[in-house]
Amino acid sequence: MLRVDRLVAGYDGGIALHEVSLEVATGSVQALVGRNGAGKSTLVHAIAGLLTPYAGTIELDGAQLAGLPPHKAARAGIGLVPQGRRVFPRLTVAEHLTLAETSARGRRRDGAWTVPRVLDLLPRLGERSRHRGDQLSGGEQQMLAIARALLTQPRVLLLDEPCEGLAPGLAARIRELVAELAGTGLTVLLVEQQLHHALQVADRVAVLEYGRLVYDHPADEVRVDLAPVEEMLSLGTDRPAAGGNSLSDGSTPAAAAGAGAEHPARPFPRR
Ligand SMILES: Nc1ncnc2c1ncn2[C@@H]1O[C@H](COP(=O)(O)OP(=O)(O)OP(=O)(O)O)[C@@H](O)[C@H]1O
Repeated sequence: MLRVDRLVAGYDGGIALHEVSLEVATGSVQALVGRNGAGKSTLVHAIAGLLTPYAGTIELDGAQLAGLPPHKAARAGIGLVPQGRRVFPRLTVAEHLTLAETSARGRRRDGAWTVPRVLDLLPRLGERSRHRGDQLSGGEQQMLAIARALLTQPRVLLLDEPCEGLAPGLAARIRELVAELAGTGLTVLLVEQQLHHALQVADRVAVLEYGRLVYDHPADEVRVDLAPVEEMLSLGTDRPAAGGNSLSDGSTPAAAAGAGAEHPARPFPRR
């Protein structure tokens, strides 16, 4: 269980997350949606140790993570697939995988991810093993970013908009992959812009609005009635939170995320 409790975080003294609390059950997929600037990446970064929170706790199976540096958060079981993939342009696929495997040496447990197991899951990476990061398509880069995170032997995978900029077919494959990974017992926090995409894979859906967690319900409830969440995500329905020292002041026009799903999406079957 990943448990975030009353987390306050931000930048240069400004607050981007206001007492956010969230519990993600082991082996489940928690979708996190919200408009641009709502604080989704900030929450992911705080969990991954890239940002030291001002207050609050982050707990994984009883171990405290808040304030740990990234390598210690990784050692504790947090795997990050960052927004934008962040693959190294000059390193080959094989070099990325070796580097990730080496960095996690000593962290092996039963059933640990190995390069052959990762390539079995993502055979395209095997075909492209001698290609450099900058020679890969967006979808291949995303698969590499996921493979790299798996090789750090995570118990929790944080995926920050993994389908951003991908063609629909590839994006669907990535969501299928997320469902497969959760089926192996991995806990997933999935940041998604599109509600109907999140619903293809999520067990629960949480909404961040101006740095506050304003909604957290089973995905099945959302599938039955999308309107409440769509309303939270749509333009012009909300306003800056009163008081506080929010960076998320809503001054920038934000794209509506998630609105417009014609049919409630169906979840992928779990293996
Ligand atoms: N490095 C930073 N320095 C200062 N402010 C930042 C920084 N990163 C994010 N912010 C601010 O913190 C708030 C939350 O941003 P964050 O990136 O977490 O939102 P998000 O929900 O992930 O948005 P998006 O969907 O656009 O990625 C915003 O007001 C943003 O401008």
